[in-house]
Amino acid sequence: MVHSYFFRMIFLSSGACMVEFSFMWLSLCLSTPQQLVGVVGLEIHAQINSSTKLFSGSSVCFSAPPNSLVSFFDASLPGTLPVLNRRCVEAAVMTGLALNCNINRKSLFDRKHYFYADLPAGYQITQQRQPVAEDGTLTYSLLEGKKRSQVIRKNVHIKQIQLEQDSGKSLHDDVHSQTLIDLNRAGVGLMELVMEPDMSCGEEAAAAVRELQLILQALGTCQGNMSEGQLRVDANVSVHRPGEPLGVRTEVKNINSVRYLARAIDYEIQRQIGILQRGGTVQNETRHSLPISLTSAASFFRFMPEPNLPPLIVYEDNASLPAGIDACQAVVVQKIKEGLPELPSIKRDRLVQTYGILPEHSFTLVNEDGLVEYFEAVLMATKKEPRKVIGWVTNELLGHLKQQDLSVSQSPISPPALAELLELQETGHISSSVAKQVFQKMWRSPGKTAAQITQEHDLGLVSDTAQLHSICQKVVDSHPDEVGTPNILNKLMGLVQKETKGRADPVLVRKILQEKTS
Ligand SMILES: Nc1ncnc2c1ncn2[C@@H]1O[C@H](COP(=O)(O)OP(=O)(O)OP(=O)(O)O)[C@@H](O)[C@H]1O
Ligand SMILES: [Mg+2]
Ligand SMILES: [Mg+2]
Repeated sequence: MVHSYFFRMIFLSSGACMVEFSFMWLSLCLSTPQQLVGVVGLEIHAQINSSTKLFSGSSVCFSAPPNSLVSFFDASLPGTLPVLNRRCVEAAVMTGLALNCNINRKSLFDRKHYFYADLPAGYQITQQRQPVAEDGTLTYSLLEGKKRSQVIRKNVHIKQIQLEQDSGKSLHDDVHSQTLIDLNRAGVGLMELVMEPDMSCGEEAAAAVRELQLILQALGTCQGNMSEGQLRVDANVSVHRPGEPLGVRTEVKNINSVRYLARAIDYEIQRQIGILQRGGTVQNETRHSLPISLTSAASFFRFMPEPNLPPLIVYEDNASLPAGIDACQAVVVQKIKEGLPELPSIKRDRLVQTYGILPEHSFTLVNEDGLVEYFEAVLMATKKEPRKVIGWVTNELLGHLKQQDLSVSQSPISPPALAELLELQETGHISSSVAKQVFQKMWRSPGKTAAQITQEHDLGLVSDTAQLHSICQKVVDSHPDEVGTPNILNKLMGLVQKETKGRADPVLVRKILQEKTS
């Protein structure tokens, strides 16, 4: 008997890996010629962003009640036939184009057999012989150096992108010795991206997956939420000495956080190095938390052509459509190419070139959904230089957002409101330290403008010469011994600012203090 069960998994967050990995795993990415080094190849299952499944009209929704989104075809009732979802094909073609793949004008569907309760047909429809896209490249970057300002670009080859169905979900209830099945996910469209073993450590794999995640999100072909299983990674890991043939690989399946991916790979590399150094041999095995261990030998799966689906044909352009085929019903590569959005790497380069910001800032901007748009909206409303605005966006704003676990769209300070604050500083109405105080107060009282807060709390710049003269005199008089010592000016300036709570006009104060101490 099949029981229904809904199981919401809790996984580690997948955020901002670019910032976190560089140093921790750097040592594993480097080697001398005789050392054993890691070799990593990833298979990535990306859930296609479509409202319906790959071969049926059932809806796709992560949090629906168990077994509420299951058509007769999804449950493999006899006599039901697959109907290919054009949206899913378009998504795979678009992803292939963004990753510089060759798009096969004709691709084929196959059955891959395995027996498991969450796969009621006993086989999965996939593309083993001729996938929709092949032979592409993913370019990703590592940030290195003390200030993480050195951008190292790397490539990983994409062997193929294939369309396939997802399985259902099984949950093993040990207490009652039963398996609970939810078929809501059964038949959801996936793109499996198979990468060549071009990476060498967890940090590289994590950076590649993060870049892919950003690309898929920019394309809109996959939402890329790893904690909801929309992006699942199988990591194939081996070790060898450079120049020698690749070693035996093990596979860590179904990894659903970028952070865990890096850790799992580096742990596995170290484990294999340990085995070889002790004189042992690495076994070809699957190391994962799933209850079964599938062998990856192709013969095990008894692949066969899917008899219920004709070859999948895509067309180069409208001119190549055969007579009688409606352009709206066909997948036309040229049309998809024209609709490709700006990809993250292009966006970063544009930000660096247009605004003169540092590469590491362009990574921070692009990593955070909506932050580029926020930054550009602030720039539209202020005359302040982009290089001065960037720190406010990546430090003040992002810092506050992260602290409260908010997204950019939830920021209590809108781009025009921040621009107004920066204008007050730029035009000399408030000092830079006061600007930070005003920012905090704006954060806490949304709706209040920077000017209102400055006025209410009397934070305007003090530039009254007589008033500043008397404050400076007081400060100089209270430090008679130090006048004439090196760096005294900076110290006295600090004391004047303390006296005025950061409101004194720094240019005037410096001038007055110079006169008084010379
Ligand atoms: N020696 C190796 N070390 C590390 N990775 C490897 C090595 N050889 C192959 N790989 C990687 O293993 C993966 C093989 O994936 P592929 O989909 O072709 O087959 P599979 O793992 O046998 O099948 P399945 O899709 O059922 O998991 C690729 O990502 C490839 O880069
Ligand atoms: Mg595979
Ligand atoms: Mg595999």
